Amino acid sequence: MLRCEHVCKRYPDAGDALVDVSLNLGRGEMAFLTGRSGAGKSTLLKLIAMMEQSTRGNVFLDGKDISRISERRIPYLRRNLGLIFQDYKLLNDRTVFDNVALPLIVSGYPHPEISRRVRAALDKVGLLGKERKHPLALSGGEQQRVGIARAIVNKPKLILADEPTGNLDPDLSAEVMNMFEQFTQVGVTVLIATHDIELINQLGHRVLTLEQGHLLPC
Ligand SMILES: Nc1ncnc2c1ncn2[C@@H]1O[C@H](COP(=O)(O)OP(=O)(O)OP(=O)(O)O)[C@@H](O)[C@H]1O
Repeated sequence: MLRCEHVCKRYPDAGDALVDVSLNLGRGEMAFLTGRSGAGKSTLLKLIAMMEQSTRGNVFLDGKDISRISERRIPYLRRNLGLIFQDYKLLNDRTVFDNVALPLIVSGYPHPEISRRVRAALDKVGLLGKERKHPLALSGGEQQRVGIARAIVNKPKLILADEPTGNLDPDLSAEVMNMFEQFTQVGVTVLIATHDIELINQLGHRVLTLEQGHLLPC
């Protein structure tokens, strides 16, 4: 589902953020991406999310080379991706429904389909009934679940999560991980960048470790 081949990233006026990174994640696989601050985790996620371009090497999503695609094709290919962030990145002046509906509106779905899919996504994360609330009226765990509902509403093949449990207590973190594991049951691939070693050890999935831009052998 996700393949990186000899990926390098050098930011202008900065050193190498990624050096010759190669990896493969299969359909329905869940893996953690870890490493110290500055090791290159966010950079790798940004390359996969088409927010940055690699300096060298190739990234393949579902067999398609996305490393040097035109700006015009990015929104279309991003529909295969669900992105989740530590700080939720919700629009606080919009309702939960509107936040989750956003990717579908951008993709031009008809209104009844949007309504059906948003409700299904909120149901999956246990937030059905909170559609009319605003994010700030929800707990941190609930806000993160809104972010997860927004990430899965397009039925993505790959979920990328950058420190998704960074602001959550251990119980809520476990709940979020449990949700990710459920998505893998239906074939979704999940890559999670995290510093949370305890969580990683508890769950026992594959661990990809970056050190100064290099991927360490497993
Ligand atoms: N836009 C940028 N311009 C220049 N240098 C950058 C940029 N983004 C990241 N870097 C540099 O690239 C390296 C990797 O950064 P990155 O954010 O990918 O690390 P990280 O492992 O995600 O760190 P953290 O855990 O602190 O989020 C760092 O040295 C960082 O300073």
